[in-house]
Amino acid sequence: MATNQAKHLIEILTAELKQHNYNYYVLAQPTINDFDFDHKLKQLAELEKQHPELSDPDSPTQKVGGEVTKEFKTVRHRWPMLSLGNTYNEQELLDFDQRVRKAMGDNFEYVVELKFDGLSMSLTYEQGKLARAVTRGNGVEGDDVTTNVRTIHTIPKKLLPGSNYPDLFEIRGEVFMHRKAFERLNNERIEAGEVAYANPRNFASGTMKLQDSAEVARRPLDCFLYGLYMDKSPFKTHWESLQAVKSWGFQVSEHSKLCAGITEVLEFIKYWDEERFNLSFDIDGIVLKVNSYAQQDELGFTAKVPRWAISYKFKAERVETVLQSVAYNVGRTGAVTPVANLKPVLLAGTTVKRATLHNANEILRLDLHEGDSVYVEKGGEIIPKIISVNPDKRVAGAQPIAYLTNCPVCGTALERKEGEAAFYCPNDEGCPPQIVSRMQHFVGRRAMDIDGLGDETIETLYQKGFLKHLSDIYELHTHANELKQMDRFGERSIANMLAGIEKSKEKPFEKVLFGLGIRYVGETVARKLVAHFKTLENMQAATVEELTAVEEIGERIAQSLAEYMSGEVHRAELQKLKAQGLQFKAEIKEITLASDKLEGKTFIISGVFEKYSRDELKEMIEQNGGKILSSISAKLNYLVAGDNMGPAKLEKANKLNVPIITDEELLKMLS
Ligand SMILES: NC(=O)c1ccc[n+]([C@@H]2O[C@H](COP(=O)([O-])OP(=O)(O)OC[C@H]3O[C@@H](n4cnc5c(N)ncnc54)[C@H](O)[C@@H]3O)[C@@H](O)[C@H]2O)c1
Ligand SMILES: [Zn+2]
Repeated sequence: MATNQAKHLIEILTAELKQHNYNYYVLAQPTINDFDFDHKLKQLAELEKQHPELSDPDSPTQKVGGEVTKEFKTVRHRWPMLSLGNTYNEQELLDFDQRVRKAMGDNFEYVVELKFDGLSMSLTYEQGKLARAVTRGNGVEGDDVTTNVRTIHTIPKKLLPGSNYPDLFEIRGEVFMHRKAFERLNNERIEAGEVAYANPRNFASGTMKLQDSAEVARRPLDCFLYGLYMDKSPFKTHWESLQAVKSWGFQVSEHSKLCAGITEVLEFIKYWDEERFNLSFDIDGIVLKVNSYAQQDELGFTAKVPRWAISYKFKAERVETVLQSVAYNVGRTGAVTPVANLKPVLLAGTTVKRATLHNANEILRLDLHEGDSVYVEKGGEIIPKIISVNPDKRVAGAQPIAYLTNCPVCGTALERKEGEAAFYCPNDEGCPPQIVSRMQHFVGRRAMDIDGLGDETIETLYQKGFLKHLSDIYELHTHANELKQMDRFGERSIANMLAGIEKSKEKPFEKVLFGLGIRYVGETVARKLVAHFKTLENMQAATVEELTAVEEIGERIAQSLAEYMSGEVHRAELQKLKAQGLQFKAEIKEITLASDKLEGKTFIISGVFEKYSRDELKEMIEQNGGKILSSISAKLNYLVAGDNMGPAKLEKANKLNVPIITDEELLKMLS
């Protein structure tokens, strides 16, 4: 290829790969799959090899793909955090083994490990205590996410006493989310109308970037450790160090294995290629590492990867089958989601009959036609995805799949909001699946948690005309005699249900608010809103601007809430629920032992705190007679500072000599 042609191609590939790196590492929302990404990267490496005159130290082939962000403190790694070379077939692995053999002779061992699909984390321990947790970032510098990492239960904050750990060391591992947790949390997001994550890796990675560690704590993450770094290690091999860190209290995967040679490695791969589906978390391959530290040192590194380790990546299993029809579900918020019904086919050990299509855009992207032959893959989700269509097998004259224009249940014309992917059935007060699932949501465990009123009962009571609005639930007691006539209810179960309903009136305002099922108002948002506004009346009176001023409430949530609160049917319904005795006022929390201890003192709260949200701290201060100011001035008495506070604020406070205190010091002032 001529140099100018190669140059052009290199530029295109570079720009494209940089964008994909950004989507993957920074946004945690990649737009192509790993296999295709790696293929492009190899293409670029090949071109650069043929044209060394065009080599660029800034090329994606030369650098770790991530970045540091502005939201966290940047920390330089003591030992660079590199990537791993990857292979997709046995031959490339044998080539790697040959290279090692050439340099080392025949006398070496491998450790093989699962390649956990999450994000890598560097943990530093000082005197047995977790001092710092830093992301890989660009490999040289990363984000200080210590507060977030502290919420992970399996990462020890303190090591086992007497376990002989060194005074200072760094340990690296992979932070990830179990598939079950992913599905539960992702479904909550979908229900609340938030953007769903494609797989557990993206969810874990997106979670680590949050500023609110209380929210991080609500999303269960886990971590396996796989690499010890220290000056003058007392260990001679990687394997030895893994056994040692286990005894200090770290979680090390039980599936790592010491192998005498490449044959055993290949057996390990073959085993896990199938067995991986039985794990509770995703792995995307296996990693093999030369065991001896001395040999690792001898082999060394390239700019981007160690020469003593490599990964073998599993290809996502893909099958071809036929699209039989597209069905549409109407959810609680009226969102209509298309689902593909497929000719049943075996994929990764299970029979697949359906695949998600997400929304109308996805149908367009696939250019899906009736009876198309489609490629289906299983990613992190249990429900598989259609990756693409096989155009060669399209039936002549097949019609493109036309999206519904009307609700498949109630017939109302569907609507789509500007900038949103989903179509909605706007008939929220009359569309049966919306009414039923809204009520099921309301009585569900995470909202009003009403015993004795399950999903099926709701369905039946709706069919029989007893339930249409949420407030009807609290009128059921007036129908007790009629209910007894229905054959599915016994006297005991009715009494049980009515008692459960009565008891639910004690549920706090935030549960009620979440239970209403307002679009985008999930559990966290409900909690924040209640902490800020305290009463339903305040919330109803708030303008969109006032709503967006609340911590973590964006335009989209504010619009949706304001719209809900101004709806006439909703207002009447809320009035009824209030009259029926439900809670629409914030509870006074126990920690806020109201006093006048802070009388006359002024405060500003900034940064993120491990135990409290800013609103909670604000409440504590106000409950004890203190006042919150809006900007730093010489009049300010205290700046309560958490992690990741803006440097400008800090500088100003220092300049004006304002005392800077921690949340703990604030609590001491109250005790
Ligand atoms: N689809 C996209 O848009 C896109 C974009 C960028 C990168 N990627 C993918 O990401 C990968 C490159 O990313 P990378 O640089 O993070 O490398 P990598 O994921 O291929 O390998 C390195 C990482 O593996 C992890 N790891 C898991 N288990 C391990 C173990 N037992 N021992 C050591 N490390 C372990 C570590 O986090 C380490 O940083 C490629 O496979 C690429 O396909 C995809
Ligand atoms: Zn409808």
